[in-house]
Amino acid sequence: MTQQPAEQQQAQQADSQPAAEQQAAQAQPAGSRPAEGKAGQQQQQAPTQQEEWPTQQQEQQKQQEQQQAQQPEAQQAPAPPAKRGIDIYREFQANVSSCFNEWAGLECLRQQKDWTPGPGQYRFPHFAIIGFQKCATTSLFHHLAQHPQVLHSFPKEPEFFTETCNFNALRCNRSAQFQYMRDVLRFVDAQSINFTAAAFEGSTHYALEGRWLAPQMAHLFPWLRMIVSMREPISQAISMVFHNLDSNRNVGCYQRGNGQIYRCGLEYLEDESRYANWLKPWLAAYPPEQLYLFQYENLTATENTMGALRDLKRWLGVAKALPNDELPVSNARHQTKQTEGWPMLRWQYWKLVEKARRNMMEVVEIVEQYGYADPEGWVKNWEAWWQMNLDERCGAAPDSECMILLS
Ligand SMILES: Nc1ncnc2c1ncn2[C@@H]1O[C@H](COP(=O)(O)OS(=O)(=O)O)[C@@H](OP(=O)(O)O)[C@H]1O
Repeated sequence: MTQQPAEQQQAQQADSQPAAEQQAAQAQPAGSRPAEGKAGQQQQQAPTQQEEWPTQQQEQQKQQEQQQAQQPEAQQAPAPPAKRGIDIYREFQANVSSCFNEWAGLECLRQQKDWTPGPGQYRFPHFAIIGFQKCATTSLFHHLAQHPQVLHSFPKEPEFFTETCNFNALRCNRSAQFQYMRDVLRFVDAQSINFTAAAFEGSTHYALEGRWLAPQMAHLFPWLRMIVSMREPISQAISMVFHNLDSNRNVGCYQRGNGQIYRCGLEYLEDESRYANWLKPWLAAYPPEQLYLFQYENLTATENTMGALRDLKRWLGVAKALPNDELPVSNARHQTKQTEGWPMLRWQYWKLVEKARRNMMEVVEIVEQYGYADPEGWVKNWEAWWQMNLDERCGAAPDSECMILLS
């Protein structure tokens, strides 16, 4: 047997929660506990085992006592013996394993909603990074993939529900469903460790497809936790265009704008970078505590990364200090290419800022309503970025040149 490093064992003992999945599902209301990240970016938290969660046995015993108290003495039947943690663990393992065949499909996995994971077990899959594109999702994927209590998909972005199933996951053919379980989500690997790792995938197109996809996924995986990263909208829009141009894709807005980024900025800000519109169907299909919304700029600012990552891992129900506190830089362009910035006129940037500000206020309303983060901190981060570009990267006159930097 391989020996775990002492630090890893310690962190797992301290942080991994028995029935981590169960506990996570009962996340406390926002503000109930201070988060570790920057004060301005707090997220809902699930308490650790050592804090206020009763153990499974305590909960069962309490339920039995309550039932007995409600019955007249004569009718009281002897209570069945409470299930031990190890029995729940084995039962969950056996039940989930029964879904691993070509005929069972994802509907079989759906039954997990009625099955209780044992100590340290997670439902399969446990979570997904669903968006948005160009918001450091690859870096986050790689960070989480190294975690000993996490099992990453192959590939990062299978786009199973969108591309493989052709927009109808519920009718997707059985062999494709089986392949998704086996090859993408790595069922056999999860089973070999008795479902004690949180399986996930990271298809960033899912976020944009919530209108049809969210109800289907909520039907199949109602327990699923979803991670959503959002970047300052002008930067996200330009980064998307940059990405498409680099991949030799035909970027219509770029052609229409005669090779100027301004036109694309306008079009994206009305569509893909209007995050709130895309979030609403997810919030309609899933309880808000199953979504984790955060700001890219908070995650990627060096001084906040450790806290932001720990908050997220705590919410996922995995040891927060593992595998480390570092976010790699994956899939990067803006630090190495076009470092001189993107040319446009001041009035044009100002117009983009107005649209981006509207998009921001729509997001902030959601952030505030569901207590995902501190709305003021959110506004401050993006406003500061716009101001920096206006003050330091543009001339003063409305038609003076700017060289816009991405966040
Ligand atoms: N740690 C860290 N710090 C700062 N910025 C970071 C970091 N990790 C990723 N990034 C930036 O995130 C952009 C890539 O995002 P994604 O991986 O989500 O892109 S993709 O949608 O999967 O293609 C990409 O942005 P652009 O450079 O503008 O393209 C990366 O530079």
